[in-house]
Amino acid sequence: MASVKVAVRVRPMNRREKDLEAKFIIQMEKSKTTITNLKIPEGGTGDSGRERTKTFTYDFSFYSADTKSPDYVSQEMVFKTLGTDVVKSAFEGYNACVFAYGQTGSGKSYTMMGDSGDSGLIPRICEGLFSRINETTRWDEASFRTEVSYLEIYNERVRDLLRRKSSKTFNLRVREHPKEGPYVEDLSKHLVQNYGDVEELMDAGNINRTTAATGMNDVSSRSHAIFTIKFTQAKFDSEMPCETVSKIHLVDLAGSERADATGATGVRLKEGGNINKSLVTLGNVISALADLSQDAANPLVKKKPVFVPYRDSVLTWLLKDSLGGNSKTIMIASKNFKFFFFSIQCFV
Ligand SMILES: Nc1ncnc2c1ncn2[C@@H]1O[C@H](COP(=O)(O)OP(=O)(O)OP(=O)(O)O)[C@@H](O)[C@H]1O
Repeated sequence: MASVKVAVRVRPMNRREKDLEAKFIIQMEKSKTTITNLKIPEGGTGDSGRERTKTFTYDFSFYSADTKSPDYVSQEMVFKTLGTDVVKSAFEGYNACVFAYGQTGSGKSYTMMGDSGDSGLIPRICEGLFSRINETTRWDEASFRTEVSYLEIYNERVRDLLRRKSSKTFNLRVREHPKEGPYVEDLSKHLVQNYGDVEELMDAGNINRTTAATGMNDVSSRSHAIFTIKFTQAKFDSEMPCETVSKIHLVDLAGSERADATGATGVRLKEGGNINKSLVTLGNVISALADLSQDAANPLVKKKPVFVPYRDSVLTWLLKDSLGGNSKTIMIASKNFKFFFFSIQCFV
């Protein structure tokens, strides 16, 4: 698995979009996604020479807008394309991180968690992990310890979604261990033995997540949620005992909405400000990391110092180890229908 992969997914039209008579403006072919700006006439150009269509190439373009289409990409296909690699990487000792990024209502939570009838990447990755653990332990090749934690970052504050009633759950502190990197002080960690244990925790955490109705989604997640699996393998390598620890962060980011599009005011507007601030920091961190990797690829070019602003948001600080270093990262950008042109956000 390459160290960073980017996928984009388009969901079916919802009632609101149908009522607004929204037009379908996205075409997908293999890894290419084309967006049409309907404001620009066919054969013409828009302001400052903008073209009517723009094509972007990603590692994967998932067409999930119409279940009847032969190109339809199901939850299972998304897992087979992206999730199986995450499981494989964890067994190979890599950290892995999957982000879902997109505007509110574009399908991030559906891709990550899914719904009751059709589970998303997080449950499928956990199931895949346990089915491989069961296979390996059957042959006595290794022993495993799996721990789960689940938190949300709401208005730049960390909250434990798997709280025990007696413990402190709000406003937990992020600290940095000299060897193990950033961590959340007092975050509860739960030892799990099988997929059923994980499912129980996931359901409990999802109930605790901060959601609200916005102008664009009736059940909008107002926080970034990070579901983390810490996976330790103990085995014998050339008759010597060894232990590998990998972390999988599965991140459902809060919606990257524009205030004018959602009509947000008051509390929702403040939330939106904090959400967008941390998403901008995420973009800045990724672009600084891209500059660093370009510098590394061109050793003869004079390097300017690159500062990676991990500490500018709680999200990037906590995921520091998963954004750079020994980690495989997947970014899934979700798209919703629009009847005007908008730019695709791409993190490579
Ligand atoms: N691929 C899909 N197929 C079918 N329905 C989908 C798909 N993606 C999203 N939906 C539906 O669209 C609605 C909005 O999706 P979802 O809640 O996942 O958006 P979101 O991006 O997480 O929004 P927010 O940032 O506001 O939490 C939900 O009702 C969901 O079931």
